[in-house]
Amino acid sequence: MSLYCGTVCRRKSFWCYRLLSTYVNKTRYLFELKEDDEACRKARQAGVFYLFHDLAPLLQTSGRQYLVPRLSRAELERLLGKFGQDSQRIEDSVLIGCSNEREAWFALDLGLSSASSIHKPEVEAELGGSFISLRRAVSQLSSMDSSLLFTARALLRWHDGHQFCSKSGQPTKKNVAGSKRVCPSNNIIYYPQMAPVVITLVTDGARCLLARQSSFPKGLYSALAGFCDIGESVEEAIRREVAEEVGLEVENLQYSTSQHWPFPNSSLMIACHATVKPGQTEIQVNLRELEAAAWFSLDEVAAALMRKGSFIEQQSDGLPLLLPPKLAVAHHMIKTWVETQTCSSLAAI
Ligand SMILES: NC(=O)c1ccc[n+]([C@@H]2O[C@H](COP(=O)([O-])OP(=O)(O)OC[C@H]3O[C@@H](n4cnc5c(N)ncnc54)[C@H](O)[C@@H]3O)[C@@H](O)[C@H]2O)c1
Ligand SMILES: [Mg+2]
Repeated sequence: MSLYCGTVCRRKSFWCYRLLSTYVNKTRYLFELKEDDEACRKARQAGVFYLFHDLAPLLQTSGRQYLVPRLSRAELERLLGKFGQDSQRIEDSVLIGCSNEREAWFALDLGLSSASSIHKPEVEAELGGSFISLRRAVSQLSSMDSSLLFTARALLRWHDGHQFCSKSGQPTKKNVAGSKRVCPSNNIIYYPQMAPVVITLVTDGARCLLARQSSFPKGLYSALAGFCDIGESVEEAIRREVAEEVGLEVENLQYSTSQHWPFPNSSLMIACHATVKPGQTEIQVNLRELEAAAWFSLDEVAAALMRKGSFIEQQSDGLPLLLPPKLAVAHHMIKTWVETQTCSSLAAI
């Protein structure tokens, strides 16, 4: 049973953790660490650290998968000392989560601050791993690790780009957890930002519409995506993006799921399915946004979903269509569409 005992237990800590479910307990603990600098500093003493260098996480290879090493506070201090860095550097770390047992997890970038950047190859040799671009590594990470590293990358990047107040020009100061920055001269608080992006899988009943940008790897097609404009609802953004990119009008919008996507900046991907208006299937590609767009049959998409291995391996097997990696929300939407189509065609037999 999960109970919240409110103000009665708000003495030493914010909440009486004993009575809460594991999930609520964890959530409340993270909330406390974000709000209370002293509690977060204490948690950081006993916490563990994920290391980055210029936003690339430290990873270790294990077969076809990547493992994500973590350092204890003592190990991190030893490492910093070995490379002539003060343990003060740990102040730059940001809180990215915690375990069920309330072990706090932090991320620290050793490469972003050019004044005190640590030489990458030496750290890699010392720790027996490599700093690998998260985008490149994403298909070889577990979903738990990738979600944690997505958060870490987004937060570290946001802090790096918000060192100064945009009104006063003065340096801003991060709170201990890194959940905000404050300008000491005017008390403006800056919170980490994400841009809402709509991503839509359009169908005409039998086929789905996929598109590619010239920057995509050869053969890769994805669902239509676009940033929401100021003042738009999700529905309006979907209709506009589809019209802008492929010249079609959509209806029957259905929310599917959402995902935080850290490349290149933090986006909140809001995934929806939609159908074209009856009789309207002729695509007119906006070449300023896309290189190509096309309708794909269930068989073509199902065959592409079955393909295994990295992009490079898939490109060499000669089939024309490549789909986004499993961790991308576009992959999830395409898979859901294939499953729904397959079920409805089986039901029709
Ligand atoms: N996770 C996934 O499955 C998945 C799939 C497709 C796209 N995406 C992501 O969705 C995002 C948007 O897709 P898109 O590139 O097709 O968008 P888009 O169609 O809106 O085109 C991008 C252009 O929009 C403009 N723009 C407007 N607001 C912007 C903002 N806040 N930030 C950056 N540019 C802005 C810029 O001119 C930019 O060149 C990309 O960052 C991409 O990485 C994720
Ligand atoms: Mg787009």
